[in-house]
Amino acid sequence: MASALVPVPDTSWAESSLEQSLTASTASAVLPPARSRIFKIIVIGDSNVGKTCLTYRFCGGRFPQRTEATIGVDFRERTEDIDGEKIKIQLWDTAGQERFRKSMVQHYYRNVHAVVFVYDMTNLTSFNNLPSWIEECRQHSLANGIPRILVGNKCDLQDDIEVPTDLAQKFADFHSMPLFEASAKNPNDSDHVEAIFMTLAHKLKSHKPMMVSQSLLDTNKVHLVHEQKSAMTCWC
Ligand SMILES: Nc1nc2c(ncn2[C@@H]2O[C@H](COP(=O)(O)OP(=O)(O)OP(=O)(O)O)[C@@H](O)[C@H]2O)c(=O)[nH]1
Repeated sequence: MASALVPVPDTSWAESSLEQSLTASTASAVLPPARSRIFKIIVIGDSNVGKTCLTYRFCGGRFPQRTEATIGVDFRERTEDIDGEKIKIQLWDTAGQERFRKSMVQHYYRNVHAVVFVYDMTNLTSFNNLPSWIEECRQHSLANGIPRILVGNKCDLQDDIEVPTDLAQKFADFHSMPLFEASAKNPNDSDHVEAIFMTLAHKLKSHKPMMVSQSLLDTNKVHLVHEQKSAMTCWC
């Protein structure tokens, strides 16, 4: 979906978390404060590989009828309750076209918890360009320390496949990334898209990512606390 969107953090959920924490604190001194966490996942790859459709499928629950080239970054999110904890999964859908990446600012690369590299299984060029996307991430200090996954999209177009699975798997192994082949379009594969992002969220949750809301008992404000993650190498 086209638009250069500047994400505005929605803190309403954090406020309700604060309320819960305050209620909990009066109800029982032994209960730990309610926590919520945000995971910022950046989705990157050539234009037209289906980044917008994948993020839309996960956050919007369907395949968009029509998409336009993304300008800068689009931002989608979904909140899930994972093991009793509120997890907000933010997907940052970046522009694949060079001219539209100019409006991406350094800020977008900050506090990223995971990177999803996407190629189009029916377009060998999009696969061959992956090293330049990996390099771009490296230049923005998104190196091997954070989880990275590789997604081959459009697996529904079986007759047009140009990137064989074994080739993609070798590339993924070389870069220590898990590989997923998926389709944002085919409803039968939508569970797979769901599973990819939920798996990533579970993996992030089991580590120590950014912790966002804490109950603050003596002020009415919710502070955003950014904890530095401990280095993660590979989670596959
Ligand atoms: N058959 C099929 N088509 C898809 C799939 N995902 C996306 N498409 C189509 O591929 C085209 C590009 O999809 P987008 O999601 O806009 O691609 P993008 O990577 O976000 O492109 P940029 O915004 O330019 O970076 C659109 O025509 C989609 O309908 C898929 O899983 N299967």
